[in-house]
Amino acid sequence: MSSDLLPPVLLVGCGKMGGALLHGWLERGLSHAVVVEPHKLSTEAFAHRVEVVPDAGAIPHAFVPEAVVFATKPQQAEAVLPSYKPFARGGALFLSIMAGKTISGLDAMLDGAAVVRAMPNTPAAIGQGFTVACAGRRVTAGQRALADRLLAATGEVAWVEAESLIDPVTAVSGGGPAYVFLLTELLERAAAEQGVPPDLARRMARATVIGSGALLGRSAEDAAVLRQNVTSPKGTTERALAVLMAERAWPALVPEAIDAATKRSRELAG
Ligand SMILES: NC(=O)C1=CN([C@@H]2O[C@H](COP(=O)(O)OP(=O)(O)OC[C@H]3O[C@@H](n4cnc5c(N)ncnc54)[C@H](O)[C@@H]3O)[C@@H](O)[C@H]2O)C=CC1
Ligand SMILES: O=C(O)[C@@H]1CCC=N1
Repeated sequence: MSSDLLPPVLLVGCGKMGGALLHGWLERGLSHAVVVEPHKLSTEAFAHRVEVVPDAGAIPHAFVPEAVVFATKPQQAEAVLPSYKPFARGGALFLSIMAGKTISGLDAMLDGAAVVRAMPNTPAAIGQGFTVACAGRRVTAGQRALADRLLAATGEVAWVEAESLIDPVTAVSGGGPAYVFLLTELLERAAAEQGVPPDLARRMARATVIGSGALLGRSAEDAAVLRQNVTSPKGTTERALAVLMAERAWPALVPEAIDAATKRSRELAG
């Protein structure tokens, strides 16, 4: 077995985000994974590359994961987590990606285990994710390095000391892909409303978002400069931006949306 492979992982919940992480790990090279997932996996390819079991009781006794990753809904945490307490005895790290669920709350459900709370996003599936993580006080340097390795296998990772930052992180980078996809949908719809044939509207909207993201990724310029580069004085973009950047439009709506999501993350703690 190559030492480059990621260590054995037990993934609890393989829906959209758990599936995205698993996809990223498999692409990167994973030694062994067991997935606890009561429903049929949406991506058939996984089923041939990992061991899927319907509940904690069906995990093979010989399987010793180095990390147990919780990717079920936050509302299910209390019902699901306690079954995994025994893995703490083997020194496993518990890594939660559940929105809102605090380290102290997770600690209580797991009887004081080593917990890392992280907030990834779905581009993790193609190695282009962004995760912000926070380590609980029982996490050893080795366990933190393991969490970093797993998360870095799916994209960029940042660590914060203040756990409270994970709530706005959830709102911005956790949910962020949804806002970009919404913009894509709206551009496509607006183009079609202007008479652009639906196929072309779809291609145009997608290519514009993909190309802009790639340009942003390769450029050292601020986003504001890249925006200004498109905006000719007295031109067409200027007219559109006058609508979008009006006081009550995006400059008010984006912070309001992020505030609503941040508050929801805090509510989910309870
Ligand atoms: N979807 C996203 O972009 C992101 C989601 N998250 C977090 O990831 C978690 C999962 O979210 P999604 O993947 O969107 O939801 P999802 O509903 O797609 O996935 C949850 C999965 O858990 C499974 N499940 C239900 N009961 C279970 C049990 N007892 N044991 C094991 N698995 C069980 C479900 O069958 C489902 O496949 C949430 O806590 C969410 O806050 C975090 C970052 C981004
Ligand atoms: O919407 C949610 O609650 C999760 C957390 C961030 C993205 N999806």
